[in-house]
Amino acid sequence: MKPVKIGLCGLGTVGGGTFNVLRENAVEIAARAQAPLEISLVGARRDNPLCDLSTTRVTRDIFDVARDEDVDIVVELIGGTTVARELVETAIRNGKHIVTANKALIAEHGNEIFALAAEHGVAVRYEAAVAGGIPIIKALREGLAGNRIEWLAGIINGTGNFILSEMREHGREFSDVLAEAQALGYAEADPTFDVEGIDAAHKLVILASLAFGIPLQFESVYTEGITRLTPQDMDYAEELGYRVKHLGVAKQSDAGVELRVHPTLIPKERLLANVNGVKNAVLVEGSAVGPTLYYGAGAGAAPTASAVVADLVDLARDISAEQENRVPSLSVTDDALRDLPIVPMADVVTPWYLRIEAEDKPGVLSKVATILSDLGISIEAIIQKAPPPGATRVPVIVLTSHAAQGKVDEAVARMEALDSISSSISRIRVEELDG
Ligand SMILES: NC(=O)c1ccc[n+]([C@@H]2O[C@H](COP(=O)([O-])OP(=O)(O)OC[C@H]3O[C@@H](n4cnc5c(N)ncnc54)[C@H](O)[C@@H]3O)[C@@H](O)[C@H]2O)c1
Ligand SMILES: N[C@@H](CCO)C(=O)O
Ligand code: NA
Repeated sequence: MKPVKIGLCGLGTVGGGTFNVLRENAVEIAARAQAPLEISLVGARRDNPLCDLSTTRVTRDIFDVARDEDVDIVVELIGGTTVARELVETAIRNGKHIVTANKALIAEHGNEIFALAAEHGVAVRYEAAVAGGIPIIKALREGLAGNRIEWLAGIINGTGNFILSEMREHGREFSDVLAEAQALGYAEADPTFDVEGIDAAHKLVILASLAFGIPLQFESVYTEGITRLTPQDMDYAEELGYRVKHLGVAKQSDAGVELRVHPTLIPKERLLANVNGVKNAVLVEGSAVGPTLYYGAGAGAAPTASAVVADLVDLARDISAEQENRVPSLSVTDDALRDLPIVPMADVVTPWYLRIEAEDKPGVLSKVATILSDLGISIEAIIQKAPPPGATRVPVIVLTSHAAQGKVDEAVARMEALDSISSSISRIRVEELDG
């Protein structure tokens, strides 16, 4: 059997993991790919002590890989959107197929990259870009192809979920857990991408495109990270029967598509509420199948390599097929993509958790209730805590029924304008996730 020749660019966490998984599982991989997958050339700034490169050709210039005559598939694992984009486009122009783990690149430049690949008759695969080792791209693109996807909701950033889990379970400091996630190779080169929700937004936009057949539109995602969550809010949520998780949510309705990434209260008994550490999970509601859940490691060397190698096996099988006989990059061909409106956040309806710091005197609760009821927002639950020692204000926690964000914004502005209420009401959306 003629080997399929791979050019590996980047030998960091994921590149090193991919190199080793290809070596360690070579027999199984060759049987499945119906050809040996041979690492023909590695492009890396420096060697990785975890990889034995003694029998491998290595170049310090990754563009050598994109142009190498011997290479069939270029694997881009350097990250970022500038050099990585140039590398991928150069490789495509040289007739190479592409495998990448780079969600920023696909989310921000995927439309152009897929078009260029189609023009040159090559394929681009990116399973590792979303939810690490979980085969969620393949599930949406192929396994669920018979469904209209109604909505999906996922914990899609391993670093953020690791931080929230450690804070809740062990009372650890945010910065301390983030440093550990970086040391373990989970975090992005710029970890603000993880904690400010940007990485999750990159992933959500990819999932939404596959689910709804719409072009990639990263700029349309509402993005909120986990940096403003407080241990108090996590504790009060628990008391009310919820857990705080950072979710990416995409929903399709008559009004259009909701694309949003933010912290969320989830009922404690839901499976997603119990996904901890670096694990990711994506819940997908299909019209025919109902809810399905995909769970596994969302980051790390070997789990991410598992997804990169799966793409390589798929491509090895597909390599001799004509472009039109391959699975399209975004599940449907370009001309079948739909132009659906994005629902403005002011119109997005969810229940809300509000933490209001109020003066401990009569009449304040009734003012809160009046403001909410004037705007047609009902109260599902309300708890008033004892004031912390020495504090002049008491936390009042309100759970509302379903309310549009625009109404809640107005209610919060009216409450914050009162002298008896402090000017920073904490608010978190609630997702019941009853699929
Ligand atoms: N770490 C994870 O768990 C994980 C999971 C899924 C996806 N990803 C994605 O995989 C990609 C790689 O992430 P990583 O965690 O392996 O990063 P990393 O920093 O560990 O590795 C990147 C490597 O690329 C090399 N590199 C960068 N620019 C280069 C250049 N111009 N020439 C040669 N080498 C260059 C760096 O020296 C480094 O060794 C990113 O797109 C990331 O978003 C990472
Ligand atoms: N930094 C990412 C890597 C996986 O995409 C995460 O923590 O989820
Ligand atoms: Na994946």
